[in-house]
Amino acid sequence: MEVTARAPGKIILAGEHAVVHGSTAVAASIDLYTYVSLSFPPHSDNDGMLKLHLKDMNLELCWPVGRIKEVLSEVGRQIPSPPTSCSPEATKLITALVEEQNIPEAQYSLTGGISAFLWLYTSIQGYKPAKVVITSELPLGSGLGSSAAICVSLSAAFVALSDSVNLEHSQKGWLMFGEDELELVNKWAFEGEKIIHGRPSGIDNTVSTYGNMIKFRSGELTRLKSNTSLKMLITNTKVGRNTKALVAGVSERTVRHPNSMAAVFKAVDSISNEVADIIQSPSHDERIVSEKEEKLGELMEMSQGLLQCMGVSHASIETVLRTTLKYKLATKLTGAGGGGCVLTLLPTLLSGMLVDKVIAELEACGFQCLIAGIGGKGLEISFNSFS
Ligand SMILES: Nc1ncnc2c1ncn2[C@@H]1O[C@H](COP(=O)(O)OP(=O)(O)OP(=O)(O)O)[C@@H](O)[C@H]1O
Ligand SMILES: C[C@@](O)(CCO)CC(=O)[O-]
Ligand SMILES: [Mg+2]
Repeated sequence: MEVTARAPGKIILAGEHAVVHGSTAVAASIDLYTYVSLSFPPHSDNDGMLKLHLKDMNLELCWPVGRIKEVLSEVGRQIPSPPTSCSPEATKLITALVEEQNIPEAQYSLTGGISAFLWLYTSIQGYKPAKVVITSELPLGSGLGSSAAICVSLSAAFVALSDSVNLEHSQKGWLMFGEDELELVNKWAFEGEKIIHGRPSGIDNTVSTYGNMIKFRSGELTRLKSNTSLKMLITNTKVGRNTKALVAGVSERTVRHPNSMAAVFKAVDSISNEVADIIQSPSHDERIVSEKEEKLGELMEMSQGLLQCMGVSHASIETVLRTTLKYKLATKLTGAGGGGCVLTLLPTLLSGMLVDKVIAELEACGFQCLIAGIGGKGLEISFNSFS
């Protein structure tokens, strides 16, 4: 028996960073996924190993489960356990297990994801030998929620084959979890995000789990009933960055300027609520659609200005802004910023020829453009009984 879970990436329309400090944010899933397959070896092949294959990176890791048990039993926890944070002590032990694998320096940024894997697997499945294979359509560390998508799909695969849920394994095709399982997976994924991000708000794992468009504030999810079909150009500046460091940088700025930053976060909160209202308002005819797009564009420009205030823009992002402004198009960064991906609103009436021109100009700067489907399904799982 094998299970595959797939979880989508996301874009943030308004509210990144401020959401970590209690403001409202609006996010939508995109149709690019991370896939995690989990299988247990048949008795005859049981070599007592936990294997992790990061296919895109051509990286295969392997631990004797006895070794993992020996190291992690020091933290003395209940297994399987309900969603629990990885304590600093457990983090140290997991880091040691990851370091034993001699990961090449060029792939060292993957250690966050690998640590999250070890914590989630051992907490949900215990010390059973297994094989886990991961592939992703998302660029890593680029603002499209790759860390959340891996945490959601890992948690889902582990939960799907755990004794705590009772699922019919003979069903074919992609299936959706029930509400209770979604909540459980989302909680586990949040614990994984903490290992990768340090201080996540929970918006990325929540939108990856539930899909569609959501409003999110202080851990509270509101599903938006979208009346607006949005088309966004996503430009990947290909400038690498790390969400943990950027989130920590905004917190440090908040400590230095508490009152000014509180005003910035309040402004972001208003913008996010306005964005959510516009998305949910009716779109009767072409004129109203254009008015809504104009307002959303303006709010995106305001968001970008405030993200600049928080210190998370980047020269590459400013280049995208300048380029799209020539075509009177609104642009903002998405996710943690500092490079990574940038969103440009493509109004419905914009001609295909003009879109091609903007893309050609951005790609001439060395960026990579894509148009993803927005607001689709969240987490899904699929069983494969080959043995
Ligand atoms: N497919 C994957 N395989 C292994 N590790 C992964 C994978 N996807 C994400 N990660 C882990 O997540 C890290 C990237 O997460 P990070 O939060 O910095 O960026 P992001 O999630 O892509 O962007 P944002 O948080 O701004 O949306 C990687 O460095 C790696 O540790
Ligand atoms: C930067 C941030 O707000 C969004 C990253 O996609 C971090 C978070 O909310 O966890
Ligand atoms: Mg992330």
